Amino acid sequence: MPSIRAPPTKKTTTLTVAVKCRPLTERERGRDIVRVHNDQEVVVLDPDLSKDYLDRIQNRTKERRYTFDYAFGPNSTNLDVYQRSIHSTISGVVQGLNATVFAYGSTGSGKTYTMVGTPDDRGLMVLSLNTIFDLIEKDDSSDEFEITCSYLEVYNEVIYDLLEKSSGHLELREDPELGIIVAGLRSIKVNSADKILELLNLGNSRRKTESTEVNETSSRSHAVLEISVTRKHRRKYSNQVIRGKLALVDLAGSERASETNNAGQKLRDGANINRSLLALANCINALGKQQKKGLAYVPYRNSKLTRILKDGLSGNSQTIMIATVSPADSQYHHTVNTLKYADRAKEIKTHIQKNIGTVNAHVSDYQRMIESLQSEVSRLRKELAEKDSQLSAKPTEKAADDELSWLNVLSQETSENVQERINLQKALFELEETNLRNRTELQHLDDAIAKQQAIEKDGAVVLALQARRQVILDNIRDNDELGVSYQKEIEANEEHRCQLQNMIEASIRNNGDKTYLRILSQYRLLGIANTELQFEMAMRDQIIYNQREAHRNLWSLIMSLGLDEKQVLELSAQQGRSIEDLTVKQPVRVSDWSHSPSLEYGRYTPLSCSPYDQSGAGSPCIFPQDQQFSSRSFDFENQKIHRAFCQEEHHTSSYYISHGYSSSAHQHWHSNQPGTGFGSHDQHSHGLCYSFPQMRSHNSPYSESRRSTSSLTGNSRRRWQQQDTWTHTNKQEGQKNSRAEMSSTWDPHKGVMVHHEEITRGLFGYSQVAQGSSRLNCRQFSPNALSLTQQNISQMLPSRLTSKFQADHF
Ligand SMILES: Nc1ncnc2c1ncn2[C@@H]1O[C@H](COP(=O)(O)OP(=O)(O)OP(=O)(O)O)[C@@H](O)[C@H]1O
Repeated sequence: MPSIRAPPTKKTTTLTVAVKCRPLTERERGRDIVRVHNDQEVVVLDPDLSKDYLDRIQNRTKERRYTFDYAFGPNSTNLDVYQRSIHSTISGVVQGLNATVFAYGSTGSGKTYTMVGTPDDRGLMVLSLNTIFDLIEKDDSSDEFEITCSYLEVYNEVIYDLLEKSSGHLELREDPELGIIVAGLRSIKVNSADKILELLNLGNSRRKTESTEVNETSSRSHAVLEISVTRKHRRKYSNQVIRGKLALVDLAGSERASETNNAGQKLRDGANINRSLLALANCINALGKQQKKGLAYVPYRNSKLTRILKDGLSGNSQTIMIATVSPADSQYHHTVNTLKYADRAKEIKTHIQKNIGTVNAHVSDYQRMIESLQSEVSRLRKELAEKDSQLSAKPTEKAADDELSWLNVLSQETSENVQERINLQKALFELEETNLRNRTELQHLDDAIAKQQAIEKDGAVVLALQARRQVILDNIRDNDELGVSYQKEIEANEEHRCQLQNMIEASIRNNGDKTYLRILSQYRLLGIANTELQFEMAMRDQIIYNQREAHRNLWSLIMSLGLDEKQVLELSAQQGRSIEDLTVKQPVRVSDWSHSPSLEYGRYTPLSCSPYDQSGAGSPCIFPQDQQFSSRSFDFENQKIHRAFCQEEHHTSSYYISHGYSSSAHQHWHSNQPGTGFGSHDQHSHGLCYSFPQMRSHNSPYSESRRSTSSLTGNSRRRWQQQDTWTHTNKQEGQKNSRAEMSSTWDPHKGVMVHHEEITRGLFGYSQVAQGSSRLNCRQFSPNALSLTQQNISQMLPSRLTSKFQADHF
């Protein structure tokens, strides 16, 4: 967007602060302690009712009093807030002024309610938009208006475009003319309030929300809706252009971990939210001080949020802060804290000036932008060249002292390289998971279309199903394309890794104190390998979790057919199969699996039938009576547990990541060799091989290939197939009623799981032999296994239930 130079006249103004206290919610059964007087004064009563008169006159009470520009009690609507405190500012946007409105308050205090609202009490975003369009409609000049809108969220310090279906990470750029801009953010031209509302709803549906202890739909991200209004004068001899900008911000809520009971990802989200809100609070503090004591450093750069809000906090903007509070006594500390910052924010000064330019300026602005972008490109090129020369500089030319710092640089780069690869693999993994779901839905849709066409060819239902099918197909295609680009990035990342490794080797070869350097580098690289391993473990846990979910669903299906546990047991007895009852005998937590003796070799061995179920209500295990059983049993927590083959076992034990990293790591750790960890592939067998797979000597033929099956042709495809056969001939094939054999191998070159599946006889007696490998992630087995088992369930059911089951689930 071209910038428009503003005229020199500036008007200094202070931040407008309005406080809004929401009503008590049903969850809060406490006392209401917030009072609003004279539309400006807010009193927070002492939550402790035991304080007496003496306490009060001796000022030992915790009661607090504040005065703001506006204050609204629990009976005020969003419209009241809008009309009194915001409406006039919004009119300025159509006249070329900038405005920022942001809601600030603790979690559950009513920020989203105020900004977005409900159909009955529309929020400030909606009301502001309506005003903008009303004013434009009523404008009787011949001026031409153009309105554009963008909507972003900052989640865990990453910016996403809420108007993009699957937005990537966006970056902030500092433009000398335009200030902070979000590179790549979509700005959509709109010509009606309805269109913006549609976009707003779409964006809101994509926003990250979670249910927390305090708020059922807590926003986990900060959302910024920006409306830009450009007005071109059409008068003769006038080529003036003015542009106003309105930013509407719904911040995520600050919270105390102890109050929300959050754990895992939610806790991490909370920590990030708190960090960025703290950064905002620090900026408010510094800006408040600046007005009182002269210049103070304002730490805008501490978070993406404060960088985005920079203009609204100190630049060219009329800014309104809506501080939202809860009236509940349990929220006393949050309320006082919010009001404290709101009180400081009153001191913040901004300046406002019209953004006026000419159409000529418009063109010259573009010119300036191009120039500034060109200079940025040349700066980046220069940096790149410097980096390249650093990387290609020969370590031999460096002094011995430099060698260490050179190694530091290299290990830092290696660590970044690994982090990048992990991120790429994560993204690829998620993408493939989405496509897996898409493909399953496609399969169901095809079945449904075929059935429906038999009843009514080209009827409305068939058309609707076909339309949905097209959407799914498009999604699959888009995701596949994206997947290919991720693959390419992974390959580039691998290449970079090889370069780094070669440089490390060269550096060590050319240095006198080789042993020391070797140990040092080895130590660092093992740290990196550890990070990788943690990622793989997380992935493996996810896979296992999904398999269990499928299993659990299966049991829900059986139960939903009206069969109780006893009936299931009887049916399985009729089929000549053993079945375990629903009561879990030995629940084992996922974390407990780390005690498994097999784990150090990279295998997961579940020790009971329902390891995931901590509640004690796990799934039963069924197996054919004529099935071969392993005689192995494990001593787990001093209890001998028989290793029964159950469906869960097929899904858990089979999905280990037998990538060989761990076994080689194991050997590495136990090896007495000083470690030629940086040697080349054919010289060295283990060492740091799981950080540097290209150094590894593999037993598995899969490691020989770096190409995906889809890219193989002719001989190479045959070779790949032979490799598959290799796996199978190494297993005992064709055993009637033997258990399912599935394994997945981590292909480090491709960053994908390679699967080997050999199911001869599994739960409910299903049979299938599937050979080959796949570069899809292992979750693709989940729907497969489910549908196979569905068939076999229906075979087991009495005829009266079979048709119902088939109608419901096929
Ligand atoms: N003025 C109001 N009138 C009625 N209910 C309200 C009002 N303000 C908020 N609420 C209710 O309070 C609850 C929390 O509100 P909301 O989700 O807006 O909080 P929040 O500050 O955005 O929370 P978070 O920061 O966790 O996203 C919701 O159930 C909402 O409907």
